[in-house]
Amino acid sequence: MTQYSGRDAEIALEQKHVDVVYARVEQMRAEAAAMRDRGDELAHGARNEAVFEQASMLFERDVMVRHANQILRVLDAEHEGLVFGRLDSVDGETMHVGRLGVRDEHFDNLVTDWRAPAAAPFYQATAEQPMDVVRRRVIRSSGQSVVDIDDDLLMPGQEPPGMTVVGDGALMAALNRSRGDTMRDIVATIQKEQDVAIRAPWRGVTEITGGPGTGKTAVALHRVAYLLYSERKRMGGAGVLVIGPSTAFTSYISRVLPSMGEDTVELRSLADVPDGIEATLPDLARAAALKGSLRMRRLLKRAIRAAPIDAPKQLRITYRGEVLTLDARELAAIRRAVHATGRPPNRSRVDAALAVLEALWRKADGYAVEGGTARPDRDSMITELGDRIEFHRWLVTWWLVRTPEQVLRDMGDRAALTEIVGRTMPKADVDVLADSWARDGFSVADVALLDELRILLGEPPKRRRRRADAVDAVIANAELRTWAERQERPARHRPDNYDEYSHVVVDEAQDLSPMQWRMVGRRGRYASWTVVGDPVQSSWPDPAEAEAARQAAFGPNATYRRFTLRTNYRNSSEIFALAAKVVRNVATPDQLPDAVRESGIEPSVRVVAAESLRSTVVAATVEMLSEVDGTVGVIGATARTPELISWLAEADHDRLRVVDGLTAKGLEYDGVVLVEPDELVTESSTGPRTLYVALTRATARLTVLTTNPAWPD
Ligand SMILES: Nc1ncnc2c1ncn2[C@@H]1O[C@H](COP(=O)(O)OP(=O)(O)OP(=O)(O)O)[C@@H](O)[C@H]1O
Repeated sequence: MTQYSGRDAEIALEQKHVDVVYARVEQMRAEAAAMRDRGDELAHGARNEAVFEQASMLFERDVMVRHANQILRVLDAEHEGLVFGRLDSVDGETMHVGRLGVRDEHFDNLVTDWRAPAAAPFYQATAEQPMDVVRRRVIRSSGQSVVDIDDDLLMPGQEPPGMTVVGDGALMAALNRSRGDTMRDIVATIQKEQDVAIRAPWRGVTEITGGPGTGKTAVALHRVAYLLYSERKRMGGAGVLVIGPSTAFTSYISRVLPSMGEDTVELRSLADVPDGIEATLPDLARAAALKGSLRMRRLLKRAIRAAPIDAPKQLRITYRGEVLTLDARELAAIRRAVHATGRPPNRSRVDAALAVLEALWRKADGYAVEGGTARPDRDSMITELGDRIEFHRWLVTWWLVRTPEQVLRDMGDRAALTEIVGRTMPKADVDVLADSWARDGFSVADVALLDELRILLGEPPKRRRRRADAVDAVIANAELRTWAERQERPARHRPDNYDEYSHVVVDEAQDLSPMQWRMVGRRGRYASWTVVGDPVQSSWPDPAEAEAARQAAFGPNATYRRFTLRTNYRNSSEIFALAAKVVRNVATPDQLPDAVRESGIEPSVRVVAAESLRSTVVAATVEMLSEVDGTVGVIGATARTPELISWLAEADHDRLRVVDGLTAKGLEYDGVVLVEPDELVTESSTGPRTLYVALTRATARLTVLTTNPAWPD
């Protein structure tokens, strides 16, 4: 008969197995170190002697060292235990599931990697389809100590005599735990609908949609770990790139992959996708909308073809006693003709020089014909003038080799921008753009434009590399001595603007502007994709244009597979009910997830007099900090956040974060204090969606402070 008790005895039993696993891992650690030392000897020997046998031993060592390194990384990372699950099947077999596979010295499995096909029933078995699993056990540890277990009986009545079943829901226990500054992995409690998306084949485009808190980010990251496991060769070398909306977000998710032993994945925020650009300034909603739209492509093309602001308006040069002049109109025609070749301007200076010299020769030739004097020889004239230092000086200012930053700066000049734009844009928009580009610094939306300009302008001709740089590069490479090390740490040694990733993940994909899709698409020209998002949370005003740009980024032949996640694991059902109200006009019912966790705590909506807003915000924040153990987010409109930060300076607390609705994307807090929700709505054309984002950040408690007595109706 099943015993629904004996928790302590079962914990002790699991502890025994966990002890065996850790002892084995220690042994492997020592073996790996010895192997690495021996391998070093071999590596040095092999360089001189080129013995094949040694090469094959090196390879073996590589494989072993890589596995050992991965184990060590998992041990070093913060997580809740190497072994987290166990399956008992109907035929009496048992299997432990963990972050990594570990075998004993006889090659028998002590732990099966959660990503291995054999471990799939841990996530996929249900009471309806038990896949021969009688009991599924989640083992919760703290360090190397088992602290709790939780069982599901999937084939009631078929369990062997004496099988003990304990616990009351590992998932609910995981969801009710308080949140810290970084996201945790969910390996122990991945749900079936999530598992299917995680294990989907690597090819093509995998799109995962779902409402807030449905685990899209968690699933995307676990999918990366899965792909690195199942397709390590394909994925590992060329690299995997994960793109999130902000650095707050990338730092929030930064610990999930290392906790599964994967630390080679590049996490970048949208502002950091291109190398070497720093975005420090915000944009007005109108400026961001303009800068993100595909219209910018045309504008930037016109900008790189326009004469640089300080370009000389004429050329005067003396040849054999005759003064030759090219005026502004003639120079503009030459500039147009050179651009018409389609070569990037930074690569066209020689063409430009030749075109100008040709024009000068033609002029001199015309004068000679008119005056009946000897006609100049074309080639010698071009060579002589082209060698003159004064011509060279003139040329480098007339045909400037420009950086993307310089071009965008030049567009901050209203008159210059007006000329570039012509009649393609209303004056009010030109003013908005010119004002924003006249500032000292760039915004996130500018980053995609700078990346576009990088391509349009072309690489400037290369200066010869300093010898010291070349030597450094060789040394850096030599330091990564083994194949395994080179596979594992390519990120640091990739060239700037590397574009050969094998897989690219885009999180919060609903927010990418068309220009950002172009920037991201450039990095994934040879990649397969995982794209996660929720259209209802979109803050991009023109979804149709973004969709077209998104498809273009994936390429014309992309194949798609789509998954929808439907359960909201973050919010209590009480909190989500309020959030669902504010998007009722912009979302269809099937776009809203089910929040299954009832907490019995209703969100608190408080109407406040404007003059007491400050004191109420401070009091509500202090109250929230005392009510929850984890993080507290105070969220307001972008324009209000500086004020909120100053108000809350006195409530300074290491669990407190003050953010605007856009920065809150993808993040979560145990408690949220939302200030003046109407301001989030009026701040941009997609305001209701931003408010929905803000309202869906809280796991446990939500307080809304508003001066509008009718809110939310
Ligand atoms: N199977 C699971 N087991 C335990 N926790 C889970 C599970 N699935 C999701 N969660 C938790 O639910 C929360 C929300 O997950 P996540 O942030 O991935 O959702 P999301 O769909 O990306 O949300 P949003 O659209 O709001 O950014 C996280 O704390 C995550 O760890």
